[in-house]
Order: sequence, then C-alpha cells, then structure tokens
Amino acid sequence: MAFSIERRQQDIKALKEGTLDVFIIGGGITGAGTALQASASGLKTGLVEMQDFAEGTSSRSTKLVHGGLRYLKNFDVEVVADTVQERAVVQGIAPHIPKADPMILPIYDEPGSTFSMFSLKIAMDLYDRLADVTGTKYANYTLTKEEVLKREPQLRSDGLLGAGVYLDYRNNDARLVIENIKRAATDGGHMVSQMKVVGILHDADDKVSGATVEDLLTGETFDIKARVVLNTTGPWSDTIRQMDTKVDAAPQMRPTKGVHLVVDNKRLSVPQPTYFDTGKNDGRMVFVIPREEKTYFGTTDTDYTGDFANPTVEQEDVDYLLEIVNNRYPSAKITIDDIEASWAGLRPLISANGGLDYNGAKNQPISDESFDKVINTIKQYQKGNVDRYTVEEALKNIEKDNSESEANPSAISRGSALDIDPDGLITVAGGKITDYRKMALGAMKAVIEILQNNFNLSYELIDSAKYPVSGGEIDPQEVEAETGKLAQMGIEKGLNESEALYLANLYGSNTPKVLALLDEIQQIEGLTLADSVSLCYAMKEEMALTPSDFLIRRTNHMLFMRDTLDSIIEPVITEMARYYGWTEEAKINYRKGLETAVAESDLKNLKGDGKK
Ligand SMILES: Cc1cc2nc3c(=O)[nH]c(=O)nc-3n(C[C@H](O)[C@H](O)[C@H](O)COP(=O)(O)OP(=O)(O)OC[C@H]3O[C@@H](n4cnc5c(N)ncnc54)[C@H](O)[C@@H]3O)c2cc1C
Ligand SMILES: O=P(O)(O)OC[C@H](O)CO
Repeated sequence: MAFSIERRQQDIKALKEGTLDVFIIGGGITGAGTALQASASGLKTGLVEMQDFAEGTSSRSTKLVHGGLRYLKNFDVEVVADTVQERAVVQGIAPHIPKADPMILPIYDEPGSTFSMFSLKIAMDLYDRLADVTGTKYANYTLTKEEVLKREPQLRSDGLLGAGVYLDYRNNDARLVIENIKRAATDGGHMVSQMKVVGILHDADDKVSGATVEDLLTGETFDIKARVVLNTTGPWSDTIRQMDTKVDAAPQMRPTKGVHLVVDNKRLSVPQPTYFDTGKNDGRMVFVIPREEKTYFGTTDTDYTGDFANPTVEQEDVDYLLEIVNNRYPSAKITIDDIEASWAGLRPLISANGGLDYNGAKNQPISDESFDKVINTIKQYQKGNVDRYTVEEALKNIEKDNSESEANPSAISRGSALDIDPDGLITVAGGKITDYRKMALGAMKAVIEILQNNFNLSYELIDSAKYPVSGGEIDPQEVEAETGKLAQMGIEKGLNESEALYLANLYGSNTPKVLALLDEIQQIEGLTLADSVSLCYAMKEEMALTPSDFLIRRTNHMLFMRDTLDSIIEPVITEMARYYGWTEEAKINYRKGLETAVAESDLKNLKGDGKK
C-alpha cells in the first residue's frame, strides 16, 4: 500500500494488535536505519516518531556525509575510521543522495590553528587511507596560497598559507531519513509519524514489554506490545530512559546546539565546500557550502538546555558566525539582513563517560599522557628523529581517560553509545548521520540476540551495506548517467530540463513513479508542473501530512529556494487541504505553523521586523 495517510490508519491498527519483535522510538536517521534493517530482515517492526520523520536533529545537520577530518585533532581515530569508510557505503545504498564534493580547507598562520600545512597533509593522508581513496581520482592534495586565491578570490589573503583538498560528500539529510523509512514500510514495517511515546511498559518480570503511545492527530492513547524496545531518540535519549520507571539510568546526553545561516550566492560565493578555523582560537571550525543558488555556513557548538523540539537561532549565534565569515571573506560584508534562511539543531553528544559504542568499545576522551606522547612523537617526526611507524604506533596506543570531561563541546567525541538497561530497554545514541547504518547494525545485533535468547526467535540480518534505500536502485558508479536518463523521461513527459533534472536528483529510481502521476493530476494553480507532481507524490508516497513536512523536509523550498517560497505557500496549503479534506480551522492551524517556521528561519524576530 502507498505510504500515505490511509497506510497510517492501517499501521496503527496493526500496532494495536499482536506483538512486535522490535518497537523503535524515534524516526530520525538512527531509528529509520534500524527500522529498515529490522523490516528487511523479516522482523515484525514498528516505529513511532512524535513529529514528522527527520524533524529532530536529522534534518538540521550540516548536510554532509563526512568523516569529520577535524576529529583527528582530538585523536578520535575510531570515530573517523568508522565514519569516513561509511561515506562510500551510504553513497552505495542511496546513490541519489550523498554526492562526492571535495572539501577545500584553507590554513592560516594564526594562534590555535587546528592544523598546520604539515599536519593537515598527515591528517588528509590518514583520512584517505582510512577511506581507501589513496591513489584514486579523489586522493587529497595541497594548494599554494596563490592557487587557493585563484579558486576563492573573496577569501582573506593575509595570513593564508595554503590549503588542503580532500574528499567528502554533500548530503540531503531529511531525504536520507525518509528513503530509509519508505523502504522499511515497503518491507512491512509499521512506520507512524505524529505519534508520541508517553510511557514504557513492563511484563511480570519487570522486563520492558512495549510502550504507551499517543496519536497526536487524534489524541487517542493505546499500548503497543513488543519483545524488544529500542530508544533511538537522539537528544531525547535520556528523557525516554527516565520515562522507564524500572531503571535509574544516569543521564549521559550532552546536547549542543549548532546553527547554520543561508545567504544568496550573489552575496557570498564559494566554488566548493570550504572548511576553516573560526580564527577565534576556540577549537572550532566552520563550513561554507554552496547549495542550489545559495551559500550556507555554520556551525556553532554550544551546550543547550532549552526545548529540544524547537532549538532557535539567537543573536549571539548570528554575531559569532557573521564575525567569522566576514573575517574570512572581508569583501562579502554579510549582515543579518542578508540572511534568507537558517536552522538550528542539537547534536546528541554523549558526555565523556558514555557507554559502549556499537562495536562495544568504551568511548571516552584520551588521557593527557597519551595526548602529550603523540604530540611529542609528531614533533620528533618533524625533526626526522623518528619514522612514520613510530607516529602510527603512538596513535594506535592511545589510552582512554575515565574522567568526566569538562572539555569544550567541540572536544567531546562524536562517537555513539549502545546501552542495554537491566530491564532490556536498548538505547542507541550519539554518532553522526554518516555512520547511521553501522549504529543501526550494532543495535540490530543486540535485538537479534535478545530475540534468540529470550524468545527463541531467530532471524538473519540482511547485508545492509548492499541493501538500497527507497529510490536507491541506481548503479552507484553510474549516478550521473542514470540520473540523466531519468531526467530525459521527465522531459518526454513535458517538463523543462531543469525541472526534470531536479526531480531525477531528488527521487532517484522512484522518478518513474513520480512522473507517472503526471498522467493523473493537473498542474496545480500557482505551482510549477514539477512542484505539483512532487507535492502529490509527497502526500501519496512520503507521508507528508503538513505543509511544513513538504516545504522543509521532503523538498528544499524553505532553506535553499527562498525566492519562490512565499508564492507557493498558499497553493500548497490549498492543495493539501483539498487532498486531506481539512476543515477551515485545520487550514488556519497548519498555515500558522508554517508561518512560524518561516519567520524563525528568516530570523524575523532578530531583524527587527518582529519588533515593530
Ligand atoms: C548542527 C549539526 C550539524 C551536524 N552535521 C552533521 C553532518 O554534516 N553529517 C553528519 O553525519 N552528522 C551531522 N550531525 C550529527 C547528526 O545530525 C546527528 O547525529 C543525527 O541526526 C542524530 O540522529 P538521531 O536519529 O539519533 O536523532 P534525531 O534525528 O534527533 O531523531 C530522534 C527523534 O526522536 C523523536 N522523539 C523524541 N522523543 C520521542 C517520543 N517520546 N516519542 C516518539 N518520538 C520521539 C524526535 O522527534 C526525533 O525526531 C550534525 C548535528 C548537528 C546538530
Ligand atoms: O560536530 P561538529 O562540531 O563537527 O559539527 C558538525 C559538523 O558541522 C558536521 O558534521
């Protein structure tokens, strides 16, 4: 059945009956990736998400699939090893989403630089080796100062020493989530958004046996029974564990807010993703990334204790990022009035004494002794007193430290944690979007073991490294050619070239299904033919229940197509109201919700418009 509101009713009915093998709380990338592996492996699978799929952190990232080169500075080699290798795996199972887009990293002669030209080359060589791209067309290289300025003439020249260029991937984070959810639904999983877990259930032996949920569309509450319950709620992970009355789980999350700002590329233009130190000697780095006709930059990294569902951009976030970007691009002179869109998200960081990662390794910071040993070894290497092997040995023998880290948020590991509480509740938290599949795999191994040992149910996991998400049935080595063929199908259906290419890039191998809707629908007044069919597909096949779902997460209208956003809001609301049969009151509420989201993205309250 199509992934539509009718399917939602059917799934809710199924969730009320019978017992699931695994019930997943949270529909961000971690939950979605786990649901795909569970459903595809034949488990009776259910997932609930209290907002829209990906509406938490997983639509608010820097939109990269990357290994985190800067983490090598914290010697977080395991995290980088896992994530940098996963880039190609994720591209392989979702070829229409992550796109190779080499990053340029300019180096300045200033205090607190993350890298020197020398250490950058070591880091890039290690990064390439870990990702197995050494010697390929994507192998890293360095640029002289003159070569950098030729590529980025707006970049500040004084203090510039040169740059490194290395492979990373741009990503569409919300799209990666929904394509995992759709594939899980196709494989029989019951995926329900706008449904909130409000209680954890236990059996007579005080073992977790399901959850009480509230349907936020109807207000109805009911129980869902499950043999295994998985908590994949990212920043909310402690909230769910504290909801579990049978355990006394010490809080382990340390959510930090990250903000991105969007300007038109006529105000700031970069030829490729660019990544540099803030220049404030604060251990932070900032990305500047081209997307559609825009340029976005971020992020901040500040401890956060506010409303997890609605982190907002504050004046100090804007001031911080504008100071950095205007310092690096002095001719840009960006002001708050140039900002067309913005977003804020919460990193689900595990505080220093986190649990086991999905591989079972303890994820704590390194000891001071190790840190000093590695630095001194590299200094000896620079003087030619020791060889490369000695440096590698020092890196390999890094010791962990059990002390609670008061380190600045940027020094906290981006690693993940998998914890199983005494009552059997499994929590998978932390990590990144890039290593979501490995996090999900770690969780699924724990689920399979519990089903085998406690319920004598055996399942064999699919090979998720080769199992495409919805829309991912494209040869990963021939993405451009296959996307061109899919676009050609759109042109033959009456779309212009740019519309056809836009749809082919967005929907991958689902494009023919999207184009087939052109035979069923009329162009919606006020929308292009491409947007008309995209909206129809979003409601019929992607569980887009509100205008925000469509304009913010199923497409990039709000963030990267701001110029046309205002003109399409009413036609989108009118068509969704017709399709769903909304009352006038519902229409008003959805319009209000969208207007609030757009005003927040526009920074209306900070620009003074909201102060009049
Ligand atoms: C600023 C920033 C930049 C980043 N950039 C990148 C990047 O470029 N690349 C990368 O790989 N990673 C990046 N990350 C990290 C990455 O975004 C996160 O690690 C990832 O999105 C976390 O996904 P998740 O599914 O664990 O959590 P979430 O996406 O937050 O999903 C958890 C879900 O649980 C739901 N939920 C909570 N409570 C309940 C309940 N009671 N009932 C039902 N549902 C509930 C929430 O609504 C939420 O949708 C970035 C993070 C930030 C903040
Ligand atoms: O976690 P950080 O500090 O690397 O910030 C997230 C980046 O912006 C992209 O992963």
